[in-house]
Amino acid sequence: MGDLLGVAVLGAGHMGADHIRRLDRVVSGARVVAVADPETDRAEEAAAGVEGVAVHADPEAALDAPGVQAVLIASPGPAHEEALLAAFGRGLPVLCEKPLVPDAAGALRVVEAESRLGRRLTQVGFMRRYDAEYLRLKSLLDSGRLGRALMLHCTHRNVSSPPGFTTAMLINSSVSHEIDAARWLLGQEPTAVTVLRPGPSSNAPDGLLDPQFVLFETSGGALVDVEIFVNSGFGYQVRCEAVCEGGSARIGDGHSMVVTTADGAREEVAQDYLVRFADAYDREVQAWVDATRQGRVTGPSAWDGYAASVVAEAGVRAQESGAREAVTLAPRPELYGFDDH
Ligand SMILES: NC(=O)c1ccc[n+]([C@@H]2O[C@H](COP(=O)([O-])OP(=O)(O)OC[C@H]3O[C@@H](n4cnc5c(N)ncnc54)[C@H](O)[C@@H]3O)[C@@H](O)[C@H]2O)c1
Ligand SMILES: O[C@H]1[C@H](O)[C@@H](O)[C@H](O)[C@@H](O)[C@H]1O
Repeated sequence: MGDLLGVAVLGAGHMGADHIRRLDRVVSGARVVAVADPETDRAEEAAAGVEGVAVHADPEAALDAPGVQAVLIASPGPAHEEALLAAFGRGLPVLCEKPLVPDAAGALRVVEAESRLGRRLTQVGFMRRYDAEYLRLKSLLDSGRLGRALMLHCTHRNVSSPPGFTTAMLINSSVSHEIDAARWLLGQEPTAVTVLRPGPSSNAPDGLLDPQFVLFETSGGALVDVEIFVNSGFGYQVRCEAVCEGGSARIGDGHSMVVTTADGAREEVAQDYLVRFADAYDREVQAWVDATRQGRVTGPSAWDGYAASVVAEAGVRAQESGAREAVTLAPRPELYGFDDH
C-alpha cells in the first residue's frame, strides 16, 4: 500500500462518490485516505468499505489527514476556489471537477496563485478530452485530412436538471464542456457569444429558461453552435459534428444498445453522464494518478478552466442581454501553453 498515491476527496455527492469508487476499485496506483463533506452521512456512505479512510466534515481537515498526497475536488463549483487555494498552500496536486471556478474573477485568482507557485498543480475535470470518440475526432481534425474546420454543431441534452440548477448554470456548468471541447478540438479561442432560446419546455422547472441555443465565434473564424437542453426528459445525449472544407465528422451516436425482442427493435439511450462518460472518467482519473505519481501534471490546465469560465461568463451576459457579447481573456501567464494535453 505504501507507494499508492494517497488521495483526499472533497465532496461526496454524485461525482465524489463515483470518483471514490473509481479510485478504490477501478484505477490502479491510488487509494482514498480521506473524504470530506459537510454532510458527513454522505461521506460515510461513499467511503463505506474503503480500507483506512478518514471521514471529515471540514475539507481542510481532510487535506491535513495523514497520508494525503493529492486532492480530488468534487464539491459544488462555488466551493472550488477555496479548496484549490488550500491545496496550493500545501503543495498538493489537484484534480478539480469542472467548472474550475464558476466566476471568471475567482478562476483568475486561482491561475494567478498557481502561477506564483511557478509550477502546475491542477488538472481540470473536462473528461471529454479522455472520451474515445472525442479523441478520434481530435486526431482526425489534427491530421488535416478534412481540411480547415468551419463549424462545430453540438447537442448537449440531460434528462433533468438537479434541484437548484439555474439558467446561468446551463452555460457555466453544462455548456462549459462544449466551451472546453471546442477550444481543444479547434485550437482556437472563442471571441464572442450569442444566446437565443425558444419558449421554455414545460418539462423545465418554473423559472428555468431551458432549452437554449448558444453560438460562439472563434479566433480562427469558425462557428460553434450548442443546443443545451437540461430537461429533455428522454436521455443523456452529447453529440458533436465538425464541418470542414474537405468533409464532416460526427460523434455521439454510437453509445446506445439495440435491444431486439418479438415486439421489435429498440435503441437504448444513456440516462446520465455516469453511463455515457464512464470510460472517459476512468481514463481521466487514471491519467491523473499516473502523472501525479511521476511528479507531472497533464490534461486540461487551470488556464483552460479560467478560459472556460470567462467564455461562460460572456454567455451568461448574452443570456441576459440578448446581444452578442465579446470574450476578453487576461494575458496568459508563461506557465501555460495553449494545450498541454
Ligand atoms: N464532469 C462531469 O461530467 C460532472 C458531472 C456532474 C458533476 N460535475 C461536477 O462535480 C462537482 C460536484 O457535482 P455533484 O453533481 O457531485 O454535486 P452534488 O450536489 O451531488 O455533491 C456535492 C457534494 O459536495 C458537498 N459539499 C458542499 N460544500 C462542500 C465543501 N466546501 N467541501 C466539500 N464538500 C462540500 C455537498 O454536501 C455534496 O454532498 C461540481 O463541480 C459539478 O459541476 C461534473
Ligand atoms: O454538472 C453536470 C455535468 O457536467 C454533466 O456532464 C453535464 O451534462 C450536465 O449538464 C452538468 O449539469
